[in-house]
Amino acid sequence: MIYTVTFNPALDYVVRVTDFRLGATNRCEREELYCGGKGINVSLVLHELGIQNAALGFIAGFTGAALKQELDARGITTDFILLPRGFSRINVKLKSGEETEINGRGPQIDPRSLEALYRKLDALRPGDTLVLAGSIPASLPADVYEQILRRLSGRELRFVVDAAGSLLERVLPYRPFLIKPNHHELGELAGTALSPDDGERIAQCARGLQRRGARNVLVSMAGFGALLVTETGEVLRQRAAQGALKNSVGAGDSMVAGFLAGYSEKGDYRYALRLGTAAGGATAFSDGLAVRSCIEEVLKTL
Ligand SMILES: Nc1ncnc2c1ncn2[C@@H]1O[C@H](COP(=O)(O)OP(=O)(O)OP(=O)(O)O)[C@@H](O)[C@H]1O
Ligand SMILES: O=P(O)(O)OC[C@@]1(O)O[C@H](CO)[C@@H](O)[C@@H]1O
Repeated sequence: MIYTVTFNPALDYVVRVTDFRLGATNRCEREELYCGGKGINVSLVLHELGIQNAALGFIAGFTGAALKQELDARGITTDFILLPRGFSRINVKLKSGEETEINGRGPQIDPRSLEALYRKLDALRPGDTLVLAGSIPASLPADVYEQILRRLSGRELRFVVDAAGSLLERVLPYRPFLIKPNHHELGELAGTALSPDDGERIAQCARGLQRRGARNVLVSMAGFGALLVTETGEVLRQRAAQGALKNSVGAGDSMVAGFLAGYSEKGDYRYALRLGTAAGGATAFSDGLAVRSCIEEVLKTL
């Protein structure tokens, strides 16, 4: 069973404005509202690909209730903790030529609610996969992902972490099965700027994270594809799918879901990388997260 954890779920409010003007009243051409937050996106795409999973995390207020209601309606299994105060954030995604994002801070997670999550995670069984994805609210310590992995280490769980900076860095000693930095995040960790056309340096930096504990390092590079350094030492490269970019929000999460679905289907890293790339591309070419038929169509082109 796969469990995703989203500490800071969101409603993603996507607005399209032709000529956005700062300081003026802008009217949008289109607006959409999606369930969001990285772990929730992973759950949605896994579900789309027919992989059973449950979405865990924290919700609050009427926005949190709306999130849960929508996820229930879409058949996603959820087991959220309802926070006593505040509201789940609304993240604004402004599309006007370029994409601009304003991500909310999110509600405070009190110690008792955090402990409630830990108790749910204690019930995971050997062979289960735990996906920790996205940022954490400012009220939490930066070592919270590390605390979770430390608590659960030795339990034969498969850890997947999609986060940036020290949140990611601190989990490396706990041997995560998969981490998925994009090339900018990888560069930040390695203390150097990385360009997608410098495959050799990207592979070197990914190997550096393996030396620090990660088992498989999947480096995504948006329209430039992806590179996977496997635990067996192989370096696999995959070009991106070709298509018109509509939306990059959730492409990385779709890639994580596609990779996990592909790996659970065939136990083969090359196929997992292809399905991950197809899912990431399919979301980039869709208005929201990709649907299964689109992922399958894109997969045929890779
Ligand atoms: N413009 C694009 N064209 C084709 N494929 C894309 C495009 N953008 C993203 N993808 C696919 O999705 C994968 C993940 O994208 P990206 O590297 O942007 O992840 P990310 O930075 O984690 O994104 P996000 O945080 O927005 O979810 C890429 O490796 C690629 O396969
Ligand atoms: O603020 P975080 O947790 O880093 O990112 C949150 C977020 O931008 O990530 C998802 C796309 O990956 C969106 O659904 C969501 O709004």
